[in-house]
Amino acid sequence: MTKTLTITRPDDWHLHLRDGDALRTTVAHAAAQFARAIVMPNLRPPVTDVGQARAYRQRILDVLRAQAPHAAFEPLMTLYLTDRMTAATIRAAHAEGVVACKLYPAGATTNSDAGVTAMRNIYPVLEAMQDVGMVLLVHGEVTDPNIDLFDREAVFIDQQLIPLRRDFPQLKIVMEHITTREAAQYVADAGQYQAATITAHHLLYNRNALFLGGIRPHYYCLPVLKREIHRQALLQAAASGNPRFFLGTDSAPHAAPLKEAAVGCAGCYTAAAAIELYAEAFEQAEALDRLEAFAAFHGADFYGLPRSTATITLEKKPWQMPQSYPYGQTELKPLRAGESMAWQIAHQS
Ligand SMILES: NC(=O)N[C@@H](CC(=O)O)C(=O)O
Ligand SMILES: [Zn+2]
Ligand SMILES: [Zn+2]
Repeated sequence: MTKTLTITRPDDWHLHLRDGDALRTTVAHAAAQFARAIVMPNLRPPVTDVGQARAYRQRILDVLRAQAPHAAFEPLMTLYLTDRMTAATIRAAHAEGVVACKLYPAGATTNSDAGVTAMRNIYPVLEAMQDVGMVLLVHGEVTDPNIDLFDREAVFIDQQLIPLRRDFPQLKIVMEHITTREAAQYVADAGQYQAATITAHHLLYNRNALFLGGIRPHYYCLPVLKREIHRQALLQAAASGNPRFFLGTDSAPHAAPLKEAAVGCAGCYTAAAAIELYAEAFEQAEALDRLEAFAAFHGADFYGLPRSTATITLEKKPWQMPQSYPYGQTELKPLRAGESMAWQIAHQS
């Protein structure tokens, strides 16, 4: 008998869809898995105002309609915070249905050069967000080159997040793609307005994966994979049932030649089989019964959105991840390319 698991259709609370031709690949994958996704705004140029967010959402929906006219996937839009963001834009965005804003410390990650250079610069904006109940999403790493790369998340918590939380006690903050025991601990202790997303790759891999038999660019993302003790802490947090931890793939596609390069881009592509990877992680933690809440309830509850009502069924049946997917004029290599996967989404009969 094949083992099966039926759960409420999950949501992805941190996803990169990119733009243009890339959408044909990324939107199809996301819509096959998720009811909704928080769409990251780190395009070039970044999505910094309501008009851009509205136009980007329409481009996503146009691709979706062309591919799958009846698909029920809903992109949830976000704005990219810069030093020049205004409280007026926040209020306009909120009125338009933008649910969150993303804080990239300038220089911290892919397309973050237009990001915020000092937290003080956006205090009026954060005040407005707290006021209207908009969620602040944070790439939580310091950018100081003197801080060891593996310590940048933990230092960010001490230097930036703790003071921010003190100054905005009721601002909903999601610490994105947490990678350390320190972050899991901080979030668990920080009260009802603080949450975190956890990726599938940080639940399944430690930093050894980056160097297995040679350098492996498709396992390189930011924040970078950490030691096994941190992976264990993340698994424990995800499987704990604590509603302030939820699913965010951070699926971040880059054309294969840009990753397989002397200076390779950061980002792992997992959206083609994300829930299958999470199922593997939760099975490893002996917590498959907690996957549904992590994947479909906690995020919606934190954002104050209704839970989705559709379901998906997963089957424990091995299959092989494709070597690559078409991606505009080039190709995209998913995490696990060519390797075995334990779970699959059952096709509706
Ligand atoms: N996670 C990554 O390594 N990369 C993301 C940016 C981000 O989420 O930090 C990307 O946009 O490529
Ligand atoms: Zn990030
Ligand atoms: Zn991301």
